[in-house]
Amino acid sequence: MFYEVVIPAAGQGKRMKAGKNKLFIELLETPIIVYTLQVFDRDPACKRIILTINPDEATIFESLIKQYGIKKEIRLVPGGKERQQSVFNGVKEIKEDGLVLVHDGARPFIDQLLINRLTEAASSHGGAIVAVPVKDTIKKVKESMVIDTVERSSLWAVQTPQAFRVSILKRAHEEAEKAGYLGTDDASLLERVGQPVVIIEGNYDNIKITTQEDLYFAEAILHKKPVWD
Ligand SMILES: Nc1ccn([C@@H]2O[C@H](COP(=O)(O)OP(=O)(O)OP(=O)(O)O)[C@@H](O)[C@H]2O)c(=O)n1
Ligand SMILES: C[C@](O)(CO)[C@H](O)COP(=O)(O)O
Repeated sequence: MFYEVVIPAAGQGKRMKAGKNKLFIELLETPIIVYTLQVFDRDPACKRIILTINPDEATIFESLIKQYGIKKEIRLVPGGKERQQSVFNGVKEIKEDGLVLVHDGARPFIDQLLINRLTEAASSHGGAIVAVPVKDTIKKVKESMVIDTVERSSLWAVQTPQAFRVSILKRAHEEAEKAGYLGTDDASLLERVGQPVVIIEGNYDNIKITTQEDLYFAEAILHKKPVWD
């Protein structure tokens, strides 16, 4: 199933506290964003990569693309203040009403087979997202006091990629922008306009590199060998 991918990469990495865009941090001597780009560069179903960036970092992205020999067509688009605006800027670049994947630049460990399952699901349902069942007990808390324990059996931790029919995602972003709604993922924008979103069970190692300890987990994932097959 052919698709175009929007990769938001215009964040500042405030929680990482590295003093620079965390996507340029190296894991085993390769920048995080390069791992992410390589997955889509190698996927024959990916027609084009739309990378939303901070224009001040354009020369860094351009030189990484050259240095690591990324061959796929890549369009660099200015990002926005929030992730949602960066994604919307990228989606506006797509003219055909095919499939679009949205995938965080900060999730370098996405699995190719999962992308195939996700695009198939999105072509039948309009929206499909990767998620894993929550393993911890989740509590609602106010001013350090527990208010409630949320029933875990229906909780899923949502990741990217998220795949959509382009026209559905565009409309959901337009409606959200009109209403001043900011979601933490793109599927939430479909949910608020009543569009179905199906879950595809993913992998716990598809982490988003957010804080400093994630760098240790990421290197462990890069070194991992299956214990049981
Ligand atoms: N205005 C923004 C904010 C985020 N992102 C991208 O969205 C992805 C997920 O965001 P997050 O992990 O929150 O990254 P940052 O915004 O960089 O981190 P922080 O919130 O800690 O500043 C990242 O690939 C990030 O570059 C973006 O394109 N535009
Ligand atoms: C979209 C996302 O990856 C789903 O887990 C995540 O919400 C994006 O990161 P943020 O930290 O919420 O901006």
